[in-house]
Amino acid sequence: MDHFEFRHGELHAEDVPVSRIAETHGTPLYVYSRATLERHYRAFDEALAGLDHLVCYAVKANSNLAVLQTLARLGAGFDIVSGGELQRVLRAGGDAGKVVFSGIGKSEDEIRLALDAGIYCFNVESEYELELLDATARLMGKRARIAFRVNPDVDARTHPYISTGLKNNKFGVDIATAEALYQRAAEMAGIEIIGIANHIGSQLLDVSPFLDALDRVLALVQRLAARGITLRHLDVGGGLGVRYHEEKPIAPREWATALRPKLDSLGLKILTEPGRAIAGNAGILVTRVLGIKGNEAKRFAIVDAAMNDLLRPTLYQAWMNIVPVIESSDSALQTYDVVGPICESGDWLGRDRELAIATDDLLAVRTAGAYGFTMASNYNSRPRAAEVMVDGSDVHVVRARESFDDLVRGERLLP
Ligand SMILES: Cc1ncc(COP(=O)(O)O)c(C=O)c1O
Ligand SMILES: N[C@@H](CCCC[NH3+])C(=O)O
Repeated sequence: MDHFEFRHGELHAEDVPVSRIAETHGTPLYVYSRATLERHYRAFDEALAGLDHLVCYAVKANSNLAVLQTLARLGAGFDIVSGGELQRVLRAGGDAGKVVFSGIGKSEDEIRLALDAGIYCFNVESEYELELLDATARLMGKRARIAFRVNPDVDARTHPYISTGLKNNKFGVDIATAEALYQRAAEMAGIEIIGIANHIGSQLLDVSPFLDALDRVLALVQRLAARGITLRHLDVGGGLGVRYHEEKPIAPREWATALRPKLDSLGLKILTEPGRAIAGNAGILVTRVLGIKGNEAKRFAIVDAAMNDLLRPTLYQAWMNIVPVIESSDSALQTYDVVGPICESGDWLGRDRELAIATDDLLAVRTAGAYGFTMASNYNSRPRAAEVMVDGSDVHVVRARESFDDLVRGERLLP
């Protein structure tokens, strides 16, 4: 469910016609809906009601300050993977005491920043990280609260680039060696063990991998208890999919109903780290058709958004829905490859799409709120798009479009 709907043949973001937003703020443009973000956060929060729990939004999905601020105001926690993401959470008014820090390559600087801020928990992903964390915390006269992110070796049945819980993925500590690591951690002066975490992948469409992973993690929790290592929380990760095309995503309530029989009587606080399921449908990318050209084999709609604005289609061969912002009957329905201006044949947003469009028309790529702007780059020296947040009938610019000057800022010519 989202708040981008067609009314009178025109796509609206909440109460505002998207064409009006594009006329005012230009394209390419990311448009977010505050109401959708709030609805999706609440769906997770309510699905876990009655359990001591914390929904830690995965910042990597969409790290715009206004997005984080919206969620922080609802009491969200945050799952971060870098010092930069921590900075964003703090800047947006997020509570460091509700932050978990995942990631396989945390630097000493990032660890210091997080210890200084007093984050809730480090999700430790290797033995060397444990040692670095212990040493850094002791030097700072602190104790780092940790959970190990274990890799349960479960097939999440998703795109290989976004599967994270298999033995051949780089993430987490091998579940078979985790017990010994917990034992080591228990003996470290700079470490306080508080939890256990797992996250098996993204865009999951089936609950069974979640359940398989949970069973393996719970067996480990019991083995740890038998060694006298008791935990305060269990972090079940994120990964719930969204509907881009014909997928049938699992609703947070359905997911929670499946997991809760295993969680309800554990006596542990339950953390979850959803990203895409909160932000995905809360955003669209609006782009304008610059021109149309073709040959006997292909017809191309060249648009002003490109793979630097939205990488998912070319990186994962992801199908993302592309719709005209105004449904027009003037143009004939034709098959197009929707491509951007970048000098790469892989620069496409959609291939073989049936669209009734003409030059200057506006198109919207739907479900672009997650892993859209956060994966944008300046490739081909293209300024990154602006981002706006719609709130009812208000439109707030929450990140200005980059200028050509912005592109060379910080660079220096040789003397
Ligand atoms: C550790 C961790 N937590 C949470 C997420 C969020 O995943 P998603 O956006 O699929 O919910 C990811 C990304 O897959 C992740 O790596
Ligand atoms: N960027 C990916 C998801 C990455 C998940 C991060 N662990 C996507 O767009 O689908």
